[in-house]
Amino acid sequence: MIRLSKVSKTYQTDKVETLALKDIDLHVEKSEFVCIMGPSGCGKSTLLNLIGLLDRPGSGAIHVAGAPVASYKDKHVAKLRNNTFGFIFQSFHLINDLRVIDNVELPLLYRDLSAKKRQRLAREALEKVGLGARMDHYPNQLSGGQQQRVAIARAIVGQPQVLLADEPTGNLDSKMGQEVMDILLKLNSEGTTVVMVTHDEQEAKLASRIVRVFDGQLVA
Ligand SMILES: Nc1ncnc2c1ncn2[C@@H]1O[C@H](COP(=O)(O)OP(=O)(O)OP(=O)(O)O)[C@@H](O)[C@H]1O
Repeated sequence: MIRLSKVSKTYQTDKVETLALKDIDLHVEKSEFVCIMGPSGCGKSTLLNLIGLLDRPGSGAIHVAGAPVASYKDKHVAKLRNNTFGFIFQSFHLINDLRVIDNVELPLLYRDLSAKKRQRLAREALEKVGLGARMDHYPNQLSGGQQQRVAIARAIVGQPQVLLADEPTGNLDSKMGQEVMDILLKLNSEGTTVVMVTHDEQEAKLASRIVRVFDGQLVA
């Protein structure tokens, strides 16, 4: 599904050059649930951003469903990203001035769909995460766990093949965190590939595979 070959990434700022990832070889198969773990600053978010085509590597190759991304123009990469991936972040990144259903609908605005179809898909995504009754609420009227479930609904509304989650339970207490994990596991059992960054060993044990990063490199 996703293949990284000898991928490296360096960040350049005025004074410092940071080698964030070095020679990463990683293959994520369809329908896997992969957890990425490692100490703070080791390169986990950088790795997730490269997998999700939010950033380009300095060197090496990335293939998504066989497509050689390096040779694609930015516009083509954006289309591939929007059609393939759904993103979930630690801080939910919801828009507080929009109703829950309108937040979930947002990724569909880039697709050629009628307003009616967009609303139907958003409703279905919210029902899938158990929030069918909260569609007309605003994000700040919901608990943190519910807000993260809205963010999951937004991530799945376009029916992506792959969900990328960067510490999705990091801001939640253990009960709400478990609810979010249960939803991710259910989506995975239905065929969605999941790649998740976590610091939590208990959560990682639920994954089909743990990938450990140390100092920008994968360790066995
Ligand atoms: N935009 C950037 N500009 C410069 N350096 C960066 C940038 N993003 C990340 N880095 C550096 O790259 C390295 C890897 O960062 P990254 O965020 O991928 O680590 P992480 O493992 O996700 O950390 P954490 O667990 O603390 O979130 C770090 O040394 C970080 O300071």
